[in-house]
Amino acid sequence: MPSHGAPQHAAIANDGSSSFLADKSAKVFLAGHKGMLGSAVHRRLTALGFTNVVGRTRAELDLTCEAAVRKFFDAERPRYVILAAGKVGGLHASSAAPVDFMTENLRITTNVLAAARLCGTVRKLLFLATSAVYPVDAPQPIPESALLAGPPAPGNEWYAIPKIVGIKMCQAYRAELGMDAIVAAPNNLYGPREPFPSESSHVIPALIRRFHRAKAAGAPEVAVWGSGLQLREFTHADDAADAIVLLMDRYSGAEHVNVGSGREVTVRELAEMVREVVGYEGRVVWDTSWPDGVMRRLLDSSKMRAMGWEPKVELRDGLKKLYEYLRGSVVTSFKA
Ligand SMILES: NC(=O)C1=CN([C@@H]2O[C@H](COP(=O)(O)OP(=O)(O)OC[C@H]3O[C@@H](n4cnc5c(N)ncnc54)[C@H](OP(=O)(O)O)[C@@H]3O)[C@@H](O)[C@H]2O)C=CC1
Ligand SMILES: C[C@H]1O[C@H](OP(=O)(O)OP(=O)(O)OC[C@H]2O[C@@H](n3cnc4c(=O)[nH]c(N)nc43)[C@H](O)[C@@H]2O)[C@@H](O)[C@@H](O)C1=O
Repeated sequence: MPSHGAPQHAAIANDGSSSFLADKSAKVFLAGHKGMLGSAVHRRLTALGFTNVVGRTRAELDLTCEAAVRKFFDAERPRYVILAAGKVGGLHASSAAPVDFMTENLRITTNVLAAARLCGTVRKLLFLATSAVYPVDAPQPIPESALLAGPPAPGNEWYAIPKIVGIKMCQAYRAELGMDAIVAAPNNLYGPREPFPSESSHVIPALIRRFHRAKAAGAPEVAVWGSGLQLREFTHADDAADAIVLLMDRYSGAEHVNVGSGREVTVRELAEMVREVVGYEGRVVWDTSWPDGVMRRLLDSSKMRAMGWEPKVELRDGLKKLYEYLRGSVVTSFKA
């Protein structure tokens, strides 16, 4: 509820009359619908019978452009918004381009929230944060309450701080304007995505690509970054998409919600799995000139699980499906 003062232009369409899943003909703006997570959400919404999901590629609508975003919202007047667009990349990507990571992600968040407020039709909005928002020394598994208990990992702040701002912006819109703005904070995700993997991808697509190329070239060894001892919790994008739909339907709180499978592996175990899935028979060598990043980042996802969410995709099965998908692609760079 608004805490004080009448906002000049706000008209938050939150009459509480129907749940998300009972409103399948309503217009849903799915920002980032061609991305890895956005396309998984798109598949899920389509399978559930949503008939009016609207998406725009970056070429069609650059969300960093305030005027274009306003115009789009005023024309489309969506009832629901899922904000899965953003500048995203693996460990090295954000430290290599800190200005773009900060500027683009901050602009996308402020533009979409402002336009959603001003168009007056949005009943609910979900923003995607990330586990990278947590302090580098957070307790494990990391509860939602660890947010802002300390600084994020060095090198990760360019990506993490705009995400922290996003969480706080959603809380501000809720507190002052009554907007039902909610936030999901997933851990490392993987799944099919176009365009295809590059050296700046997250670890899973990067390793599939590297092992596949080494196999095709008959290379005797493959280098993997870091010590291999670092732990990560991987969640398939399809499972994360289920969590997002559940949150859209059942959650209306100010606090963000962790989304993690609960299954941790070391990067060494991951690399071995990828090697087996790809069928590469050479050696794995550890290139410690590359950073490990945080050594551990396991989420406490009990809040999400209490809503009935249960991740279904086992890592090895998810890796096999992803490799099949990538091999079936027509992109020559992947086919090596
Ligand atoms: N991948 C992960 O491990 C995790 C992701 N997240 C969050 O989930 C969300 C989705 O991530 P993911 O699916 O992996 O990312 P992807 O990079 O796969 O997808 C992001 C999408 O956003 C679009 N986009 C980027 N910039 C703009 C822009 N200026 N205007 C319009 N569209 C834009 C991209 O379009 P285009 O390709 O045309 O640029 C792309 O479709 C992000 O907010 C990310 O921070 C959170 C935790 C973990
Ligand atoms: C949830 C959060 O996840 C991201 O953080 P990250 O966990 O560091 O992501 P990553 O996939 O790049 O690395 C995972 C681990 O894997 C190791 N590693 C080995 N070899 C390669 C390799 O070849 N490439 C990459 N990228 N990593 C490698 C690497 O050293 C690291 O220890 C954020 O960027 C952000 O996107 C986000 O939201």
